[in-house]
Amino acid sequence: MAKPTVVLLPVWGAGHFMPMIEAGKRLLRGSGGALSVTVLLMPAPTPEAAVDIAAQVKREEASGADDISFRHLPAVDIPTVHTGIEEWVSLILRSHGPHVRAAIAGLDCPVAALVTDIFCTPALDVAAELGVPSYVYFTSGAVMLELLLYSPVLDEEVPGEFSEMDGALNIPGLPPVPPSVLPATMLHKKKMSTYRWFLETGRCYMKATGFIVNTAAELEQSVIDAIADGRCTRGVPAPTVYAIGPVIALTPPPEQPHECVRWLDAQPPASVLLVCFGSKGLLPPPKVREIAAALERSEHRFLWVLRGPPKDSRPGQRVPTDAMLDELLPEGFLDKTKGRGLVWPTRAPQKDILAHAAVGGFVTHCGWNSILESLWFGVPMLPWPLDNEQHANAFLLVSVLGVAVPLRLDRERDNFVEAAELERAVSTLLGGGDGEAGRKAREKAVAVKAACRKAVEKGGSSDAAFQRLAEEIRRGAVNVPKKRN
Ligand SMILES: O=c1ccn([C@@H]2O[C@H](COP(=O)(O)OP(=O)(O)O[C@H]3O[C@H](CO)[C@@H](O)[C@H](O)[C@H]3O)[C@@H](O)[C@H]2O)c(=O)[nH]1
Repeated sequence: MAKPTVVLLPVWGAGHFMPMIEAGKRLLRGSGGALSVTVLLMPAPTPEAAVDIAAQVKREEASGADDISFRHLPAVDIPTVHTGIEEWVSLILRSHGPHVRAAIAGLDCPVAALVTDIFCTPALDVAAELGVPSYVYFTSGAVMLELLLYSPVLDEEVPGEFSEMDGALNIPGLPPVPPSVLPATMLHKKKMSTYRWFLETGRCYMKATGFIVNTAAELEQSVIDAIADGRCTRGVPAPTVYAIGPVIALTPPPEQPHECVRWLDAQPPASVLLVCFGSKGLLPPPKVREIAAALERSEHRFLWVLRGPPKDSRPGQRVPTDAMLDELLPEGFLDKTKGRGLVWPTRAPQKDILAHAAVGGFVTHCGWNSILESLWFGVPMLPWPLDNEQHANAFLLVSVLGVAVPLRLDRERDNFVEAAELERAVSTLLGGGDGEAGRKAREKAVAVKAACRKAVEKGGSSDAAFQRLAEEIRRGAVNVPKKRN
């Protein structure tokens, strides 16, 4: 009989798709050949994303992992008016529910589990209907998971708007939390559909069999405990948390090192500041100007992945041309910083860069994958969060883990940071400014790197959680009745 399969339902996006595929591959390896993986591909939101997805799928198929197969879900009418990725995905999924159900029921092997992306909550109902164990694969950290689960409680405890609240919030397992670090959707007006979506997602999560979280107990133990003992769900035990991370797709460096890596080879150890704002890090010109001014004045070495202004401001132009770089950057910037700075105008191999001994600090938008990669290589951070749960992630880095130097930003002004503030923080982080704060962050980053690596080693906390999960999934395989197709 065909081996039981784990069905993955990822959403598109660099921070979501690849981490879930990587987790699926680990489940495959961990099952010792007892399982296969079936990835259900939702239609891409844009033609660009469709090309990216096709390339990723081709790469995975070419890598020869026979036990992973990809199936495209049929296209549905993509709504053109929506309030963001959350609503888009839930609209798509609602129309897709029957296709997901049909795809699972049509499999000619037992189904061990349905693992969905954090946004795919309607799929939890499909799993329940088919009697299949369901897991949410959490591509962010346990703090975000806790905020989602705790949001219905917080909503009742705080009668007004979070955006207008003074003081700090008491969130189990965390030091007092300033409301300004809540995820963007929680700061929306309570009557808005996005805010209601957030609360509803937290409630839906309670239907899952478990949460597979890309974190390690060593990073978020107190939060994981608060979820496990029901402190954030009014005493009702939440689904089990499996902290199996850091899950990072590491590939051997290419034979021909990337130009950025070659440039780093010529720099002294721990001397370079990496500035990179993730897969969607397209910054508007005023922010670019502040960064340039800070980098020019700070006199530190830097590698700046500058991916141009937001798409809307220049339709069709995502990669800046030389002319655009000249226009974006202050006059003479490239000449003045020649030798100590490299501006890279398109996607860069961030992991290979963070792995390089010359990198001493990272200005990051605090996407969870970037954070894990930085921790994995022991690089201290300057958090410049922009959106989603990134402010809460920054709070974890500064106030819980101590691996980052705080950067004062103005959330009211679209997370604006003044050049002088960035310059101060850079010199603190790389040395030369407030020596003590920078030294502490650097030391902590080294300690957390060791903890992360230990967690995934045989017998480590994440390895043990992964073994428990793999065993539970193996035991959970069910034959989905065809008549429910
Ligand atoms: O030039 C670049 C830019 C990015 N990356 C990689 O792209 C990924 C980016 O992932 P992440 O840091 O998580 O950023 P986003 O793609 O912006 O992440 C989305 O998904 C994350 C996980 O759910 C959330 O934490 C974020 O808020 C959300 O924006 C990382 O692996 C980076 O190494 C590169 O390799 N080169």
